[in-house]
Amino acid sequence: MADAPLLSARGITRRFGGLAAVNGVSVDLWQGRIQAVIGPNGAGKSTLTNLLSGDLAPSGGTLHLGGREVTGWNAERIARQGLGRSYQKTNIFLPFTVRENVRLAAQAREPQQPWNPLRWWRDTRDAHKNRATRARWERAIELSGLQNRLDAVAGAISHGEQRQLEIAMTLATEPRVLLLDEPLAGMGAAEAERIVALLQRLKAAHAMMLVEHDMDAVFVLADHLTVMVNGEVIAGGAPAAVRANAQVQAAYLGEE
Ligand SMILES: Nc1ncnc2c1ncn2[C@@H]1O[C@H](COP(=O)(O)OP(=O)(O)OP(=O)(O)O)[C@@H](O)[C@H]1O
Repeated sequence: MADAPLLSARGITRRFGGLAAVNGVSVDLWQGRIQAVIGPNGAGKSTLTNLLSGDLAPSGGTLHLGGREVTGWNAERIARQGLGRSYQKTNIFLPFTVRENVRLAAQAREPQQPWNPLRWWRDTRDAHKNRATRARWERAIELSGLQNRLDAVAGAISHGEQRQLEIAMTLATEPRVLLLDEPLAGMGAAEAERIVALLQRLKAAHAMMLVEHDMDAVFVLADHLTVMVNGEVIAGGAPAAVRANAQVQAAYLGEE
């Protein structure tokens, strides 16, 4: 394991008018570890994810990514700094094939270059860039286990495969930090098992934060568990210790 977290949030806060949706939360994400965040509806889990990805600007606190302060950066800049996220609401283009979706995600990472009059140079650069992009999307498809579904239309594959595709699209930008918002939502047991195996495969090379309601998966996957209620962290630590915490049982797990 690395000797410093890849992502570190300190006292991160987001207010919506009078409501502190996330209030002074600190999170460290380490390569080779999965950090799960659980909590009842409205606890602030999605808002926290949006703060870490730059989709929302914090009202307070600091954010570091890869050793660099990125507080207040927008989502695109943070993504270029090595963060990838999946969304609860899917980003997939349903009429396109699996391959096209992942290729587009890989291309989206390319910085848009201004027109260059030195055409030979641009062609050389483009050929080089295209090879790099291709290597990225091919690797993302392989990692996510979708090699046999390359030419399938995204709208026609199963719900579980669509979630795999969404993870492949996230991986196509080669992030070191992965934020996954309910990757198991709406899945049957067999599909959930496939995604759990995928996340276990991705763990060594990434720092991961997983927001998930499926407690079986959380306890299989998580190295560290954070429990949020009303925008605040009420408990954090090894999953077994957190499960035994009376406050957590009363606030959340007891409701299951
Ligand atoms: N854009 C917004 N404007 C105003 N209030 C918001 C906004 N986004 C979230 N909230 C409020 O912030 C609180 C936390 O919401 P959030 O969606 O982060 O919770 P959550 O833990 O992700 O819930 P769920 O499990 O249902 O997704 C809620 O009270 C919600 O109504």
